[in-house]
Amino acid sequence: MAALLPANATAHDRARYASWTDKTRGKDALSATCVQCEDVSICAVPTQLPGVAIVRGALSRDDARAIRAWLADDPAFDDPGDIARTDGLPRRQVTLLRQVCICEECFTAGGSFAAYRIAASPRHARLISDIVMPLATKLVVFAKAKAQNQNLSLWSAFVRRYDATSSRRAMPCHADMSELTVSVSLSPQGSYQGGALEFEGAPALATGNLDAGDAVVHHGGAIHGISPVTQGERWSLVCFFGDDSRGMPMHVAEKILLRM
Ligand SMILES: O=C(O)CCC(=O)C(=O)O
Ligand SMILES: [Fe+2]
Repeated sequence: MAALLPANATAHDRARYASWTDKTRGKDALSATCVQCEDVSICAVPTQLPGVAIVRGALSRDDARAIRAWLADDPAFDDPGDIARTDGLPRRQVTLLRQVCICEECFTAGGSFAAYRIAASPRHARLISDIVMPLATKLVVFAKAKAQNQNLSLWSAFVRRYDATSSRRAMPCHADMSELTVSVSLSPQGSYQGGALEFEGAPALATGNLDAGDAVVHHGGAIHGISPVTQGERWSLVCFFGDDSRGMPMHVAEKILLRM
């Protein structure tokens, strides 16, 4: 664990990171409450083992570069929001698309969802129409087959930027508010260190092996997180696919039922 943390990691970083990297403690450790911020991880009850797949070249390298260029100076990236609620999330992120329910119940189930903001604007319209939607059209076919669910559609898409110098370099372990997630790497291979997309049960899967445009596809209930970026910056385009006929993702619904 220590090897993945930068020397300047705060005690808070260490506590959060320890809570999800200590795999010897099993799943209970993942639902531990952080002693400092009292935030409870949203990943308490995983219902499926992660099914993880890699799609090479989901996006062209030019498109990946275009997204970075479009958003590099986006003011939304610089707004840290409510720090108490964005704990663990990368400091810089832009939500491009958001169609999921944010009623009180879903919101509570989603936990750190509060950190997400709708940033879609005319500035982003071209990015959405030229890149995100064609990509989603392509990926949804794959997503339907992978999830064995024909009702999937793109629910939200956001661009994340983690950087070694930011106060938020990592993402703690969590499950997604999706049935299926596609996380597209936007950074060229070797342009950053750390920043591995890790799954419980498959910790060796590192995004360091991915080039810009390569995607990782996984079940939304799979427990995963991003280890701290220790050098450079890591960009990703994350697409959440959900089931319109069902609303709340299955793994979240199961989690709520189990708590009752
Ligand atoms: O940045 C990534 O590749 C994945 C981030 C993630 O897990 C999420 O946004 O839910
Ligand atoms: Fe995630």
